[in-house]
Amino acid sequence: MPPAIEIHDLHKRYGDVHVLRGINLSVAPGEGVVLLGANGCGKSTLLRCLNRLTPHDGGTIAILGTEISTLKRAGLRAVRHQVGYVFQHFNLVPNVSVFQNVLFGALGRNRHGLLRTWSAFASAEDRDRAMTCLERVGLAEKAAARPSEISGGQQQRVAIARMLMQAPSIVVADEPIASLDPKAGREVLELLFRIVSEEGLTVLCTLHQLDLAAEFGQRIIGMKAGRIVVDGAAGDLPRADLDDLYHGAVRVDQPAGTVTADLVPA
Ligand SMILES: Nc1ncnc2c1ncn2[C@@H]1O[C@H](COP(=O)(O)OP(=O)(O)OP(=O)(O)O)[C@@H](O)[C@H]1O
Repeated sequence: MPPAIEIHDLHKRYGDVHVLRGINLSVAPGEGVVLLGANGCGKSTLLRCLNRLTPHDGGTIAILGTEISTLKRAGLRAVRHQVGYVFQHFNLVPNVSVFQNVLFGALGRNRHGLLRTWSAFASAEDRDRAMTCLERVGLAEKAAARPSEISGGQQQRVAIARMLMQAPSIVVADEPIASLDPKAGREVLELLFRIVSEEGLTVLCTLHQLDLAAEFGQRIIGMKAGRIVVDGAAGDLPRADLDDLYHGAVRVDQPAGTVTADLVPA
């Protein structure tokens, strides 16, 4: 079986800012990886390159053995179907129900696109699946609610149900608990990592809490100024190596020689 994610010498620039500076990374199917790094070190850019939401400038990215740089529309759609995203701000559609938001997860799978993901036109199978996904995240009773009528933690659980509906092989979670209080954040992480483990999915999740990274990640990858500088089993990495990710020249848009205020998260 090919690696879930295989990256060689990846580079990305925004104008003069060299954001990704030669990333090499291989993630095995089923691996649970937490990505750490200070604000502005390039984490989100790396995650967005994985399905060409952001096109890269150099190097290669293979998703489940498929090199994505040269894919045409149908091939790219197939890869995007394999990679489910969970975002910091949930990205739910505000004016429709929670149930409808979960149904939208089937968008990439339906030949008839958007129309067949509207509740009134969806197949009985998709409607049943959407309800099962909501049950998996403990929110079946909120199916008819609008996103604004439920808490932030519940909204993120809906986003996880939508991701489940998509049925991806790889889950990319970009600071999924950054908008939540500590209790809701922990509950969301427990749910996300439990579901990922039950489904045998690969996960790449950015966090800012070192303790949670060590608790939930099997493997921790640390980035600093556009490069991977830490990579190891969660239990084996010295705390000092993780703390160091937040000290000194961490940002990619920082002129050489300047030093940011040290920022060590909890
Ligand atoms: N679309 C864009 N256009 C121009 N510059 C961008 C764009 N996206 C990101 N950048 C810049 O790239 C650099 C890295 O940003 P990125 O969001 O990847 O970092 P990050 O580690 O995810 O930070 P954070 O934790 O704050 O989200 C920053 O200087 C940012 O301003």
